[in-house]
Amino acid sequence: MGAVLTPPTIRLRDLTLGYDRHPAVHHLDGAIAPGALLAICGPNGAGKSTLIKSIVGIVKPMGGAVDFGGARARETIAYLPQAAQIDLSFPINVFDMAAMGLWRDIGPFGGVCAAGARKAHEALAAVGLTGFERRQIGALSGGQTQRLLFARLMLQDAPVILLDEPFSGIDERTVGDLLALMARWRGEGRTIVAVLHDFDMVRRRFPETLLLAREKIYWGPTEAALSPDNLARARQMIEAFDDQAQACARAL
Ligand SMILES: Nc1ncnc2c1ncn2[C@@H]1O[C@H](COP(=O)(O)OP(=O)(O)OP(=O)(O)O)[C@@H](O)[C@H]1O
Repeated sequence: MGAVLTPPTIRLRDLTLGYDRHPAVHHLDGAIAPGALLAICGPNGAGKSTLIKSIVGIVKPMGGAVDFGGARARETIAYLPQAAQIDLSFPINVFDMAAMGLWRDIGPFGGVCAAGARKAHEALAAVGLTGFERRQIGALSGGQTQRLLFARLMLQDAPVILLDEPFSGIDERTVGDLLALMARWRGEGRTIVAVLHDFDMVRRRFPETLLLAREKIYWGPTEAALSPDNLARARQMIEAFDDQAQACARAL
């Protein structure tokens, strides 16, 4: 990977997000500092993916804003969506899929130059996929697919990396390899934000956690965020929530 740009502070200002006027995340304030290693946790339906998508720019705010201090999301963020959202039937091989991470260098219609091809081979080697270059992505296992997506992220070389459930359905060895890659990214000064359900892993690896249940339950040191009281409150919030509620009474 090349030199790392300093990641911007990402500020969430009174952010309200939703679909068809039904809010999914309410009035969220907070800042993700440059170089942060932040976990986003919470029950199913808490709004974690929605929040990540709003930072990427896929979900537009119903109220408030995501602010990168002047930086452009496109040039700042690499995003790993949930595995279920990736179309594995698309006819593309492993090498070409990884090389898509170079699009910022080569543009949407450019070919991969020799230096780009070398970088793509190095990234595939770093995730243990040497020898799989010509294989169609639909013929990979779940763990191999996740390794490939990490290789593509490496090539994007972005200062901010957002990961939505990067380890679901992945075996221990692959998780270990991908965690090592994340540790390397952190050492390079990148900001990493990951949606995770494995609290033990979050406690071991992530110093900071946002516990979300449609609204912020706690944002701070992981041990405090994942206290039994906070986890119980998060569960209650989700159980009590009316999924069909319209925009809340507070002005959006
Ligand atoms: N495209 C969509 N259209 C309408 N509603 C949606 C859409 N995506 C998500 N929602 C709703 O928004 C709420 C938050 O969903 P989101 O996927 O952000 O939760 P999550 O915390 O990531 O959940 P999980 O842990 O189950 O992945 C849910 O009630 C969900 O049904």
